[in-house]
Order: sequence, then C-alpha cells, then structure tokens
Amino acid sequence: MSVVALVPAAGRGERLGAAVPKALVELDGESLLVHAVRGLWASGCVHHVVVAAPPNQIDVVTAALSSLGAAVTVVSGGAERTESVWLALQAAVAEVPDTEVVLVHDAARAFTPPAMIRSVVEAVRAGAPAVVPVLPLADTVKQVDADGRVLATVDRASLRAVQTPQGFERGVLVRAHEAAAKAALGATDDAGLVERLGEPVLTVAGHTDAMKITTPFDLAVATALLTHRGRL
Ligand SMILES: Nc1ccn([C@@H]2O[C@H](COP(=O)(O)OP(=O)(O)OP(=O)(O)O)[C@@H](O)[C@H]2O)c(=O)n1
Ligand SMILES: C[C@](O)(CO)[C@H](O)COP(=O)(O)O
Repeated sequence: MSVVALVPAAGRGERLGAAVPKALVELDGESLLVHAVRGLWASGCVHHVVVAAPPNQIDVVTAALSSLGAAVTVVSGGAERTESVWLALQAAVAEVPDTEVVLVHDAARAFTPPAMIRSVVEAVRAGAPAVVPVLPLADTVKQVDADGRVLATVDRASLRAVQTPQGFERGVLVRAHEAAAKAALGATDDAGLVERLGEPVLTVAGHTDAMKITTPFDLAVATALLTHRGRL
C-alpha cells in the first residue's frame, strides 16, 4: 500500500517577487522544489511524488527532478492552490492505484525535516483520517476591525499555526476535493476541505524548519538554515 506525496508548486510567488516562479528559485544551486522533493524522498516513507508545476515549466521541472532518483510525475498546476492539489491528486490516483496515504506538501516548505514527514504518515497509518503538523503561536493575537482598531485579544492558548505536509487517508482527501470542486470552493489548506466533510483532523508536532518561504525575509532565513544544516 503506497504513500504518495502531492507537491503544489505552481504558484507565482508574488509576495517573494523573484524573476521566476517561487518553486524554481534556487538556493545552493537547486530550486526550492528540488530541495522539497529531496526531503520527502529522504523520509524513506514516500513511494511516489506528484508535482503540480507552473504550466509553462513542465520540461524544466521534469529535468530538474530527474537527478534525485525519486519516482516523480509532473502535471500542470491550476490557477489556485486548491486546483493544483486536485489536479495532482487525480494524477496520483490514476498512476498509483494502490495509494493508501496521501501527503500534500508545499514546495515552499522546502526544508521540512524528514522525521516530521514520517510522523505525519505514521499518524495516518495509525488510523487518523487527516493529520496536520502545527506549532503554537509565539505572538499575542488581536482581532481588529476594518480600520485597524482592536476589537479583542484572542486567547492564543488554543490557536495553532498549520504547516505541511498534511496527511490524509486517500478516500477522505478525494471526497473532500470532489466536494470542493463541485461547489467551486477553495481553502487555504487541504485539511480545511476535510473539516467541511465533518471528518476529524488530528495534529502532530510541527517544526520551525518547515517554515513557508513566502517573502524575501523568509528566503534569507531559509538561506541561513541551509548553510547551517547542509543538504540532506
Ligand atoms: N495556483 C497555485 C498557487 C500556489 N501553489 C503552491 O502552493 C504552495 C503554497 O502557496 P504560497 O506559498 O502561497 O505560494 P504562491 O501562491 O506562489 O505565493 P504568492 O501568494 O505570494 O503568489 C506553493 O508551493 C505554491 O507553489 C500552487 O501549486 N498553485
Ligand atoms: C497550506 C499552508 O501552507 C498551511 O499553512 C498554507 O495555508 C498555504 O498558504 P497560502 O499562502 O494560502 O497559499
């Protein structure tokens, strides 16, 4: 029974503002996408990877990933993240029929520790239909109105920042995305679609290294992280 990782990598990276799509931005001579797929493969628990790439970069992405020795399929991504995941999920189901566990992992979280990836897969294998890695919040959180006036201080004790990879029992993720596609609904993460089905979503411990590279500041932090940690 296989574990397939879907890697949405088709975003433009507007907040980063690089000359190329964010997943193709290079650190230490390799794109964020290559770093991310290497981490998934290094976890030792992923059997196949499906990447949703920028539609005009399929050949570039396929060539860049070929050196990793991983089983990878590259498909065209969509206009929104949810659509990119759905396209990759359909390809995964067609290509790897015995898929049991599906991970959804942002290319932008390029330096996620393999041990964290394994903990997500183990939680799904132990019976959780959906699993998300989370971190507690470090800052005080305020709710504000449209003018920026503070309405309330939110109790952060029950709040968590959510990372990827998010792990799913395959049937649950397919049902969640079918329902979203039918209703033309998006979500900022895949677990959000599963929540709409009324299915439980469990959490496991996230890791600071699984930070999402969104802005130039994040890229500077990731550069320091890679220098400190080295390639896997
Ligand atoms: N149409 C899209 C949009 C996003 N993504 C992917 O979803 C992940 C998380 O998205 P984010 O980090 O927000 O990336 P972008 O959408 O590229 O960023 P921005 O909003 O700054 O343009 C990224 O790996 C991104 O490539 C995708 O596959 N398809
Ligand atoms: C999926 C995600 O990484 C979980 O934190 C995040 O929601 C994606 O961010 P985006 O900026 O909404 O694409």
